[in-house]
This record gives sequence, C-alpha cells and structure tokens, in this order.
Amino acid sequence: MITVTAAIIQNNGKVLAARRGPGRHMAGYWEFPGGKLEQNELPRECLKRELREELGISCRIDNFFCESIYQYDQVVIRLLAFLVTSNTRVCSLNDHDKLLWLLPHQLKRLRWAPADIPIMEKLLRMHGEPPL
Ligand SMILES: Nc1nc2c([nH]c(=O)n2[C@H]2C[C@H](O)[C@@H](COP(=O)(O)OP(=O)(O)OP(=O)(O)O)O2)c(=O)[nH]1
Ligand SMILES: [Mg+2]
Repeated sequence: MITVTAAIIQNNGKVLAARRGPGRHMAGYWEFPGGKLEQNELPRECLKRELREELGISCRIDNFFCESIYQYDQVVIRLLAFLVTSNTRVCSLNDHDKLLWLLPHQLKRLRWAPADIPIMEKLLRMHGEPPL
C-alpha cells in the first residue's frame, strides 16, 4: 500500500482541480495535487513539499479532511486529504497539464481518479451540494 497526500486547496471559495499530465499513472484524470509520502516524512511535510514541487506555491495546511483507500489494478493507494488555504491562484504546471479553480458544485463535471470520489462526495456534502 502506498500512502499519498492530497490537497483540497481553497482560495476565495474556489477549489483547485488538477489534471494528471500525459505518461503518468492515471494520466488525464483529475486529482487533488500531492504525492507519495517519503521515508521519515510526516504527511503535512510531504504535502508542503509536493505543492512546492508541483505547483510552485507555499500553502497553509489546515485540517485533515479524510482518508480514501482504493485498489487500482497494480497498487493500493491510501490517499490522505487535507484542507489547504492558498493566498494565490497563480500556480505553475510542473506535473499537470491543466489546472482549474472551480466552485464546489462545478467539480462534479470532471473525470476524477476513482480514489478521489469519496473525497469529492464529502466535499459536496460539506457545501450542501447534491452527491455525484
Ligand atoms: N496526488 C494525488 N495522487 C492521487 C490522487 N488520486 C489518486 O488516485 N492518486 C494516485 C495517482 C498515483 O498512482 C498515486 C501517487 O500520486 P502521485 O503520482 O501524485 O505521486 P508523486 O507526486 O509522488 O509522483 P512521482 O514522484 O511518483 O512521479 O496516487 C489525488 O487526488 N492526488
Ligand atoms: Mg503528485
């Protein structure tokens, strides 16, 4: 099982969705930015590092949001999602081929990685939106 951190990045009511770039596992699927936990790293440290590497931003990591465990064909992913506040919407595209800042109800129309579906559902519930 691989532990992966993921950031629900919020800026003035909008949430950042990122599309995984070509040539990677789950390319073309939308995700919450983040990545694999390294040895001797705490989840929050991992997320800070990943957001710096992937998006070039420095964020405030707020509360832990939820865990989602999903069995892909070759690997089991344990996603740890955190709420994150960003003071900018300007991000670089180092790992992704598209970024969108969307209102919670607009996130529904994207094709999310399967491991993200429970996270999305919880986010929609939190905002009083109907489920997927
Ligand atoms: N970051 C992230 N990964 C996700 C999400 N949903 C999901 O299924 N994954 C899967 C895709 C990958 O198989 C796995 C690891 O994520 P990753 O590719 O971002 O890891 P990483 O940034 O450390 O990348 P790398 O160094 O291995 O290239 O988690 C999500 O919302 N965010
Ligand atoms: Mg990543």
